[in-house]
Formats: sequence, structure tokens, C-alpha cells
Amino acid sequence: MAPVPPRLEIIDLCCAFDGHQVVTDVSLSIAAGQVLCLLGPSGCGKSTTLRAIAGVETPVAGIIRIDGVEVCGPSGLTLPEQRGVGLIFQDFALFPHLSVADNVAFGLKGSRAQKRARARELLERVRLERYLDAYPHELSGGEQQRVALARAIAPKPRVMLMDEPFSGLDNRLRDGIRDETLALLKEEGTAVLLVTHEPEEAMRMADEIALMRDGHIVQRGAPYNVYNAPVDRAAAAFFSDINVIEGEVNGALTDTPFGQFLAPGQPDGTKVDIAIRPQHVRIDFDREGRGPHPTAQDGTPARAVVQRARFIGKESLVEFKLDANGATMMATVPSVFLPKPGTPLWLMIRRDRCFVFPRK
Ligand SMILES: Nc1ncnc2c1ncn2[C@@H]1O[C@H](COP(=O)(O)OP(=O)(O)OP(=O)(O)O)[C@@H](O)[C@H]1O
Repeated sequence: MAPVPPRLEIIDLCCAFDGHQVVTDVSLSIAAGQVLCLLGPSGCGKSTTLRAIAGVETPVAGIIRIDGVEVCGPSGLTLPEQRGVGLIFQDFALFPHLSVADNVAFGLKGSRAQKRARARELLERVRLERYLDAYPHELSGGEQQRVALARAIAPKPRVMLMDEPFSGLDNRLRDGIRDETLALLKEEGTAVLLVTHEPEEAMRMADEIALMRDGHIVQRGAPYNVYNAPVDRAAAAFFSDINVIEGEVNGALTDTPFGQFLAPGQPDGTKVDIAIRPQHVRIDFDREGRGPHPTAQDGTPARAVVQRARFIGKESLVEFKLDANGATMMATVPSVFLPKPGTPLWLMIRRDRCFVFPRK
């Protein structure tokens, strides 16, 4: 039996404006029921990629296939409305003069009764069936977004393209609507491409993350892998604050205030950055100038002096200055831990949580 093609497949997509390339050789594939998040900073080319898939932007090169059928490529361009693609954007303009049911049924084929039945089914799924005959202005922002969602899903698109669809909603509402949306789309076997610049949103929603920078996909993988094995310093820094300890390679080792680190394959004299997230820095007390003993897991402790400490909700953020080289380090600790500025403490860094990158 021939293998099932991915629901959405993009090969070497390139887009340009006025001769300036903003999307370069982007390749992605998404299976039925899978969610891929295109994650990256503002201006990196996420929305342009999405618009090219929708068919409202014409790429300069590349192939786009939906269920194995080319909709953009050497054989030509399929019209946007014939691609079987749904779109959800941040501003989810509903038609103000149509009832909620008619908004959801808009674009559906079939008899009036059939369209109303499908609208009811979807409004039940987003728990808004009581508003079937209401008008958009009678609904809250979050409810309107759920109607927009039901409208986008109603024609059973094979591919759903979502551009920051939840950023207009408040935090508590957002989590529920996000989860609800995904469950519905997965159930329908839709391939979802979600554009976001928020790592937390991507990690929460994605089966796979494609990290984008300057028009390129720099890393692809499951959220756990992208977070825990970033390809470079910028990829690590995109997900959270990071501490960077600078070093230089000598005999495949790098000396730092936290002891020696392996830098395999790096020639002598290479400058390296050792990155560690603040939540993987451990703190211990100063015992009359002595710290804890080195361990295999945490390496050598380094003495540091508290610069400031802030409580930021679930955790506290403490900023230190290292005795050894005056470098600044940040550590997050669960709950309230607010040592006074000037307090000497010892820092240890989880060896298995450090990333060693040659400096660019
Ligand atoms: N219609 C256009 N004409 C000219 N340049 C454009 C056009 N649309 C986008 N660009 C440029 O292309 C680049 C990529 O833009 P795009 O909107 O794809 O980025 P993005 O990653 O989606 O950013 P954001 O998260 O801010 O929406 C940017 O430099 C932008 O200025």
C-alpha cells in the first residue's frame, strides 16, 4: 500500500518582497491531527509563510502539497478558496449583521437545515449553543473568538492556519479556549499550523515546534527536545532567560569559575559560551567562606554575592555577582527566597543542563 502523504507538505518555500527574501527554503510537513507551531521573533517570516500556504501570497519558489496534491509549485497555483484551508487570526471579525448560527454556517454548502445543524453541532462543542440566535455584539470577546473558531472549523478544512489566534484573550480564558480548540481540530483530523512568538504557547500546544529566525527554520523537533537541546545560544535564549559563562578551549576543556567543562571537537583557543537557564542554578549557604563539596552532577560551586532579589509570583529571581570574575548570574528559586543584597552564597550549575556553544 502506498504511504499516506502528509496532510500538509511544504518543500523549499521562498518568499520575497521587492526582491528582498524574507522566507528561505522553508520545508515542513504536518500529518492529520498534528499541530506544528512556527515559533520565532517578530519579523522572522512566520506570517508570510502562513499566507503563502493560504494562497494569498505568491512564493518565488517552492512546492506546497495538501494531501499529496500540489496547490502551489511548477504546475501552478490553486485558488485560496479551493485549497481546503481554514484561517483563524487574532482579530476574528464576525459578521455583525448575522446571527451566531449564520456566522458559523457562512461558507457551508447544503440546505438551510443542514447548515443550521452543523452550526449547532459546533456551537455545542464550544459550549455556546445557547447563543445560536444571538448577535455577535451580545457576546464577550472570548465567546466571539469561540464562534470564530467554530466558523473556521465548520467547513472541515484539511489544514487550519492560525496566526496568533489567542493573543487577544486574557490569560485564564486563553488556556481553556486553546485546549478546546486543539481537541476539536485533532478530532477532525485537521493538520494545524500555528504561528506564535510565545515559546510557552508553542510548548503547550505543539506536537512539533519549528523555530524560525531570519526567514529560515533553524531547528525542528518535539517541544521537549527543542527546549532541552537548543541548536545554538540564540535558540536557548528564545525560550527563557539564560546565564552565559564565557570560556576558552584548551585541550578539549574549558576552565570556568564552576570548574572544567568538556568542549569536545573544539580546537584550542576557541571561545565558547556555556549557557544555563536560571532555574538550573542551585544555591547553597556560605559556611565561613566555604561552600558545598563538588559533586558529579553539579560540578564545582562558585561563590557569589547577591545583587538583588525579587519575588515574581510562583518563584523568586535572585541576581548574583560571581567572586571569580565579576560576571552576573541569575537564579530562580521556587517560592519566596529573598536574600539581602550583599549576602554571600554559593552557586552550582547542573552539568546535564548546560549547553556549550562555540561563540559566534
Ligand atoms: N506586504 C509586505 N510588503 C513588504 N514587506 C513585507 C510585507 N509583509 C511582510 N513584510 C516583511 O517581511 C518580513 C517578515 O514578515 P512577517 O509578517 O512574515 O513576520 P512575522 O514573523 O510573522 O512577524 P510578526 O510576529 O511580527 O507578525 C518582515 O521584515 C516584514 O517587514
